[in-house]
Amino acid sequence: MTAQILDGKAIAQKVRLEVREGVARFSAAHGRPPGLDVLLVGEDPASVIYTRNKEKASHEVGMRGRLHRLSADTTEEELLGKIAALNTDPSVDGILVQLPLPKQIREARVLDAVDPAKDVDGFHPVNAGLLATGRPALVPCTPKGSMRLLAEAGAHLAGARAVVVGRSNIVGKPMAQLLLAAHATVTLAHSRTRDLGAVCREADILVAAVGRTRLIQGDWIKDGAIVIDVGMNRDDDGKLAGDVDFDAARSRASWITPVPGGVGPMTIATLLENTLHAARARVGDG
Ligand SMILES: Nc1nc(=O)c2c([nH]1)NC[C@@H]1CN(c3ccc(C(=O)N[C@@H](CCC(=O)O)C(=O)O)cc3)C=[N+]21
Ligand SMILES: [Mg+2]
Repeated sequence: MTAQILDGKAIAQKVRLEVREGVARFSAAHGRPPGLDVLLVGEDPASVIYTRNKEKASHEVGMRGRLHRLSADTTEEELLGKIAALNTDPSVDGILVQLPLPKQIREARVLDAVDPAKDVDGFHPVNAGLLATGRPALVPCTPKGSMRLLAEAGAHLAGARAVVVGRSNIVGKPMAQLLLAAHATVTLAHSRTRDLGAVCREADILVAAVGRTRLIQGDWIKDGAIVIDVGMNRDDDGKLAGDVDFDAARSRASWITPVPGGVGPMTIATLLENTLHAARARVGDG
C-alpha cells in the first residue's frame, strides 16, 4: 500500500474559508469583528515568525488581530497585568500567550490568568477539565486540527485502536481525550513506554507527538493505518522533520500527514476557528 497524503495545507485553507464566512456574519450581526490578541515575550526567532503568521492569518479572515511584543526581561507581574487588561477589554475575544516563556515567568501562573472564555489555546485548566469531562469548550488547536484531518481522511474512529505517542498537556493528553470522545480505544504512550514499537503496531490511528526525529519507524506502522505526525523537529541541516520515518511509513499506511504541510497549518487555522467560537460564545451566540 502507498499512503495517500493528508494535505494539511489544503484542508487548512478550506477551514480558513469557513472561518472567513463566519467572521463576516459575526461582524455584520455585532458591528465589530472577532478580535485575537497574541502576546509574545522575548525575541526567539521562531516564535517571532509564528506569532506574526498568526496575526497575518487573523487579518486574512477579517478579524481584528494584534501582536503585543514584550521585551525578554518582562516580569511575571507585568505579563499578568497585560493579561488582566485583555481579559476586561470587550473587543478582545481570544488571548494567546506564545510559549515557551522566559525562565523568570512561571508558565502555570500565566495560563491560569487567562479568562477561560478567551483562552483560544485551550490551555487553561478549566478548559482542560471540561474536555476531560466531555463538555468541550475551547479545545487545544493542534489536537482539534488533527481530528479534522482524521475526519477529512474518512477515518472510522468508533471502536478503532488509537495510539497517541506523547503525553503533553498541549497535544498528547487532549488528543487522547478527543479520540476517546469519538469512541476510539485509546492508548496514551510516551518516551518511557516499554516496547513502543509493539504498541504502535496495534494502531489503526497513530498520532506521533513526542518531538524526536523519525522515532516512529516504518515497520511500526500497521497496514492501512492513518498516521498523524505532530512532530516539528529541526534536522541537523536545519530542515523540518516529523516524528515518523515518512518514506518508510508511507508504504504501509493508508493516509499520512507530511511535515511540513500537515498538522502545522491546521494548528493556525484552528486557532482562527477557536477565536470565532469564543467571540460567538461571548455574545451569547455560540
Ligand atoms: N501558546 C502557544 N500556542 C501555540 O499554538 C504554539 C505556541 N504557543 N508555541 C509554539 C507552538 C508551535 N506552533 C506551530 C504552529 C504552526 C506551525 C506551522 O504552521 N508549521 C508549518 C511550517 C513550518 C516551517 O516551515 O517552519 C508546517 O508545518 O507546514 C508550526 C508551529 C504553535 N505553537
Ligand atoms: Mg514524553
